[in-house]
Amino acid sequence: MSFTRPRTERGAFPPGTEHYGRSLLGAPLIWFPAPQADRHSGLIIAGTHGDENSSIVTLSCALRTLAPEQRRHHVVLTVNPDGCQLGLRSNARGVDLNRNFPAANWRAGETVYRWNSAAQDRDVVLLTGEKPGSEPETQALCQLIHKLHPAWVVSFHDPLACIEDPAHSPLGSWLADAFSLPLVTSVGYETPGSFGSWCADLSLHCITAEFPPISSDEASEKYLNAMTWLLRWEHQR
Ligand SMILES: C[C@H](N)C(=O)N[C@H](CCC(=O)O)C(=O)O
Ligand SMILES: N[C@H](CCC[C@H](N)C(=O)O)C(=O)O
Ligand SMILES: [Zn+2]
Repeated sequence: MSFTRPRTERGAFPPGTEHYGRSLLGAPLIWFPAPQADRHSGLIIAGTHGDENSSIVTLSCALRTLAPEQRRHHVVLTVNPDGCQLGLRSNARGVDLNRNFPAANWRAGETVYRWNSAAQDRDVVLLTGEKPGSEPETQALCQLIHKLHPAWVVSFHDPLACIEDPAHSPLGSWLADAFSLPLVTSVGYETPGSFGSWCADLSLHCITAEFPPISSDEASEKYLNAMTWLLRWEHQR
């Protein structure tokens, strides 16, 4: 039995993509249903911040590497396609989607991020949205999750180089080991209105996997195996 497709066939996605909404600028919001879905299936997401490319590319490479029938978990490659197209952390309206989720701790007004890894201060200003869950990309992802009821979610970001799993679960430990990244309980600063905050309100297990600052080219080599195995990760039952 072969788990992977030959490299010559990895240029295009296997069939089976679906849409779960539209972005502000009208781009389709695409998800990849798991062919082997059951009640243990999780959801793997990336590209909440449109300028965090290395995990999007590596997850895309893994989707095209694993034989589709082997995949146990659902995938959203790019939560924020407009941000990807524009090279922005935010969506097209300047809203940081990871401060826009309808969590109890959502905060009105502005939020800040670091220009790049060389910057010490979080001094670049973005918005958190008119109201909790104001953005179409946020609303659509929440609806998809309410429909799928995933057992867990892994949310990829960069460049903080850690696996944040407040629950210190078997999946968190596996990710830390597979990606050779430290397992932590918090990224170390407040993220009101974040995806993880919304998941916590729902008692949905959320792990944030932060790649280090790494090119897509290097990540698609260094992390391809780990990402490919994540797509069929199975809790020892
Ligand atoms: C350096 C990067 N532009 C950035 O802002 N990094 C973090 C957030 C990382 C993330 O959202 O995944 C920051 O320090 O705020
Ligand atoms: N670097 C990410 C950290 C996310 C933390 C995670 N716990 C969440 O709630 O999504 C950010 O600044 O948005
Ligand atoms: Zn991010």
